Formats: sequence, C-alpha cells, structure tokens
Amino acid sequence: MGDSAQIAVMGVSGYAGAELARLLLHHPQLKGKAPLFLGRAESTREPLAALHPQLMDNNGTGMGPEGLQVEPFSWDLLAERGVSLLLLATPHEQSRAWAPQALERGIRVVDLSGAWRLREASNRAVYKFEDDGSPVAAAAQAKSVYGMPELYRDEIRDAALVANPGCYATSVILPLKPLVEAGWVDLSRGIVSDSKSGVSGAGKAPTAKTHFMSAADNLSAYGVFGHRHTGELLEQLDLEAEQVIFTPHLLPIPRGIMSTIYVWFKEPKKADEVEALYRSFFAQSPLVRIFAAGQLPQIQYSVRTSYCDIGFHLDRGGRRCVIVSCLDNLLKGAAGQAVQNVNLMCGWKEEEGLL
Ligand SMILES: NC(=O)C1=CN([C@@H]2O[C@H](COP(=O)(O)OP(=O)(O)OC[C@H]3O[C@@H](n4cnc5c(N)ncnc54)[C@H](OP(=O)(O)O)[C@@H]3O)[C@@H](O)[C@H]2O)C=CC1
Ligand SMILES: CC(=O)N[C@@H](CCC(=O)OP(=O)(O)O)C(=O)O
Repeated sequence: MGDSAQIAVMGVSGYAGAELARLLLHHPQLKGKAPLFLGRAESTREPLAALHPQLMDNNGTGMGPEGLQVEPFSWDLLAERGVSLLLLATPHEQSRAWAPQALERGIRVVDLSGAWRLREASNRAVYKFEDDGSPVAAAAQAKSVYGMPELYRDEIRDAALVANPGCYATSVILPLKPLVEAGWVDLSRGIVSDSKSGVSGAGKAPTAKTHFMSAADNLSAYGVFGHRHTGELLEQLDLEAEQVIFTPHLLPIPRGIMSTIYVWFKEPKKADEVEALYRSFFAQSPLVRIFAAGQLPQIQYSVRTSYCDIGFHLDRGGRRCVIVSCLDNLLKGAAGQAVQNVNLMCGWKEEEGLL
C-alpha cells in the first residue's frame, strides 16, 4: 500500500488533527503527496494555513495561504481523490459512525477516538454508544486492532481498522506491560497509577474544567474509579477492576502526561534485572526510551516528541517499585502514535517521520 497510499485527515481543525497535519506534511514518504485535509461536511473550504498558521511555509507554494486547503467532508470527495487511508481525529460518536462507512468503501481507518478500542461491552458501556451490539458495530469491532505498535506491530500492518489508544492508557500500559506479562507484579496488593495530563488532552472546546481560571495555578483529580481509559488498562494488561486504581489529574500546562505507577513485586528484584526486562521488552521499539535505573523521566523531556519515556526506582528490599512514564498526549498519546500506525500499515519504518 505504501507508495500508493492516499491519506485523508478528518478533524484537522482540532488539536490532534493539527499535529497529524504537521507530522504528515513533513513525512519523508509523503513528499509531493500531501494528505487530503477535511472539515465538517457543512464547513466551507479554507486554507490550512488560515486554520493553523504554524503550518505556513515561506514560499507560498506548499502549506501557505494559496496552498493546501481544508475541504468539506464527503464520501464522494474521498472517492474522487482515491483516499485509501482515513485518519479520524474526531469525537468518539463521529468516529463510531464513520469508521464502518469507510470500511464498507474499502478505506482503511486509523481512529484516534475511543470508539473502537474496547473489546468488552462492559468496558464500552462508559461511552453509551447507541449502536452497541448492532451487527454493523460488531463487524467493525471485530476488525479493530488496538493501535499500540509495541504490542500489536504485526496485526497493525494488515489491519483495516486501527483503534489508536487513549493518551493516559498509553502512559500506563507501556510501563506496566513488561512487568505484568513477566508475572512479577503482586496483583493481590493492587497497582496504583497516579496520572497527570496537560489541558490539551481535553480538546480545543473550552469547558468549566479547562477554563484558564479553573486550570491555571491548580492541580485537580477527576474521573476517580470511572475514567473511560480504565477499560483499556484492564483489557490490555489482563487485569480485574479491583487490581488497579487509576486516577487522572489535570495539570496547569498545555501538553504532556506523567503517570507515577506504584507496584509491589512478588519476589525481590534487583534494579539491573528490572532495567534489563524493560530493555529487552522494548528492544525493537524505537519510540520507547528506557531510563537507567534510578533516573526518572520528566514531562519536559518527551513533550513535542513522539517518545514514551519510562524510568523506575526500586526500594532497598527490591519489592516496592515506583515507575514513572512521560509522553506528549498529542503525539505518543495521539497523532504520533497514529502516524506510527500509518507507517506500519504502509510498510514504512515504524519511526519514519517521528524522530
Ligand atoms: N487531545 C488529546 O490529547 C487526545 C485526543 N484523543 C482523541 O482524538 C480525537 C480528537 O481530539 P482533539 O483533537 O483533542 O479534539 P478537538 O476538540 O481539539 O478537535 C475535534 C475535531 O473534531 C471535529 N468535530 C467535532 N465535532 C464534530 C462533528 N459533529 N462532526 C464532524 N467533526 C467534528 C472538530 O471540528 P470543528 O473545528 O469543526 O469543531 C475538530 O476538528 C478525539 O476523539 C479525542 O478523544 C486521543 C488521545 C489524546
Ligand atoms: C486532560 C483530559 O481531559 N484528558 C482527556 C483524555 C484524552 C484522551 O486520551 O482522549 P480520548 O478521549 O481519545 O480517550 C480526559 O481525561 O478525558
């Protein structure tokens, strides 16, 4: 598919859409083959650079005001332009409606929303999808691959529908997966993930929660025992609800996530064993950076990159371990991971255009 892929981005006017546009416009495999950028069906055509001046170039031929346009969405336009891969950076409900329609037309999809991430109806219930259980939704769900390349690289290559993971979920699943899979974690003591996100995680529409007066100079917890990313943790780490407590917090910064994760090991471990396990698990994963034992990532190291950074501290007894992971919610938590999936689907190097 690689050379012939015509990519389209729906939701380019949003935060994640803007990052998708930036990454794809600079992608080495897409030189001279700009994606089709789409707005709502009822929108009017407008220059991409008018919407996102940060994407303007200085010669007026490429991304400048006379260059790329954002077109109103229509399936006819997608057919006319030969779109073969559609990126949906749209709310869950829109992605839920459009992904099956794209699949029906033979168009592959990478969906950045939560519409297709969850296998279990009990975990999907948090979204209250009206079509849940319908044959169309069930058929699309059956095709959906959880878009975390570090876990599902091979399945993603051939997938028709890739469900890009949640931003918090990425920051919790990646650091826990090696430890849980190795059977090291004492699940009877439970796992706690204390996770914090910058405000762009909530999207561009201002709300009471994200209003400057609420978010600035503040730190608040929310979604306790009920955040919709909990289901992703349970499914991807094969955990029972009682085995994990995940609490998100809103940080007064524009972007970036830090998850501080507390686990007990069943048996005492040495720091170099833990580091070796991480290094071996992610040896083929160019977008995960493992910090040396005792060194911890900070949000500022991974913000505006597509990396997930992981570090840990082990206590002297070797059983209590605090793991810290950081990523940029709009990149490894959204658009960067989506482009990583596009790379795999097109047969390109996983990290192409992302380093
Ligand atoms: N922000 C983040 O950190 C992350 C976001 N995501 C997911 O990615 C998706 C996009 O998120 P984000 O960019 O933050 O959201 P934004 O709110 O910033 O952007 C949403 C986009 O969807 C479009 N849109 C909204 N409603 C409709 C509609 N009814 N019909 C058509 N288009 C519509 C908007 O267009 P318009 O400008 O016309 O309103 C805009 O382009 C969401 O599903 C989100 O859950 C996933 C991981 C992280
Ligand atoms: C700070 C903030 O509000 N973050 C969002 C998570 C963003 C994300 O990952 O998006 P999905 O909606 O695609 O799951 C939240 O907690 O709802």
